[in-house]
Amino acid sequence: MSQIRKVAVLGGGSFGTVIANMVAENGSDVRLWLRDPVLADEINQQHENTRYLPGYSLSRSLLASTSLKDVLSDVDLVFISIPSQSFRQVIQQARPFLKVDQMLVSTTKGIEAHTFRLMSEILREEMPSARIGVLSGPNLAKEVAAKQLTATVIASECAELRSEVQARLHSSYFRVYASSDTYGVELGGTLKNIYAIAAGLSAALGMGENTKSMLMTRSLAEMSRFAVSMGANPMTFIGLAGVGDLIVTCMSPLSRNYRVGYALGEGKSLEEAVEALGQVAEGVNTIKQVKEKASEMQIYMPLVSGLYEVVFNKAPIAEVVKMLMMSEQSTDVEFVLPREGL
Ligand SMILES: NC(=O)C1=CN([C@@H]2O[C@H](COP(=O)(O)OP(=O)(O)OC[C@H]3O[C@@H](n4cnc5c(N)ncnc54)[C@H](OP(=O)(O)O)[C@@H]3O)[C@@H](O)[C@H]2O)C=CC1
Ligand SMILES: O=C(CO)COP(=O)(O)O
Repeated sequence: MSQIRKVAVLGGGSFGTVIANMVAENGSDVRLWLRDPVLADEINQQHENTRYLPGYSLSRSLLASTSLKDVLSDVDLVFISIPSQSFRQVIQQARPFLKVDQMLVSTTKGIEAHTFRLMSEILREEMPSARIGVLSGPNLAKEVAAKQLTATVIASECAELRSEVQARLHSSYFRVYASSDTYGVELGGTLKNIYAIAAGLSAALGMGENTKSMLMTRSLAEMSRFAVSMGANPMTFIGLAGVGDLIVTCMSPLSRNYRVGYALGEGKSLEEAVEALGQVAEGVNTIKQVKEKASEMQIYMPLVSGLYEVVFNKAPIAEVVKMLMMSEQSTDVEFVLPREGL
């Protein structure tokens, strides 16, 4: 049994709360940091997070606090579940209370605007001697909270960190698989949010099952193509953090990214769709970041380009779909028949 005495989770949204609750139910001492004192009191007294996980009771041993100093004092393992746009700022706030070789695990599936940094890269820049990991996979927070059978991936170059995360989170309903491909696992969780928006859009437009299957499969091809160009291992994309997360997010209305796409398909504006959600949908920002990076690196990403036109330039969906369907015939699996081999 490991020697870890204390775990901290930064971010009291849907996923941070679920992670903290699983650690608490496994018997570890866990503190959850959030910035809303009313919600912190509610978690401590009513054992519920009514803002993000209404109706799910939380472990009585889960302690919430708005004090970073208290939450991080003497901890060994820290999970960070803060949306990408505030991630660096929160790490900078937390840094004075962290050990130099702290174990830090990001659960955030996004890209920092303007820098194209993934969260593990931000952690490396801000905490160069820390031991860093990424948790990602098909993990809809509400299903985990409901104890639906679930699996995830912990990716890190540090074997001790991988084992500690497995020990803290593994239970009869939650399996934690290990990987050393931090970048690939993180990229998979991040990129699939783009395609979940496209899937929600196509569902709202009443497209058929063939269409959904084509969309998901071509999304995987596009994700892998991008990942390979960025230096990631394409094999990671056949695992839980790649195709696994793509499937769940493209199929479930519990996904916030899917819901944004669905609202757009119903004719709502992007602003209306995001406001109605009231939670983070990382894919909206990710479309922009990936579109720019793909143009810069000349990576062929027709779905990202088409979705960008629909979401940000209000291009008529029917015209974008026609353009995608009528574009040059392509190859199925590029690693079998390269694009040039057409
Ligand atoms: N929900 C899910 O099913 C899953 C989510 N993820 C990923 O986890 C990350 C977090 O998502 P999730 O928990 O769902 O998001 P939510 O939108 O549910 O919650 C976001 C949380 O971050 C807090 N927050 C935002 N900015 C700051 C800040 N500057 N300082 C302090 N706290 C801040 C919010 O606080 P406040 O309420 O005060 O605004 C809130 O507690 C995302 O990248 C997401 O992709 C990963 C797997 C599954
Ligand atoms: O990443 C998720 C499931 O694995 C959650 O997706 P959303 O952020 O779209 O809700």
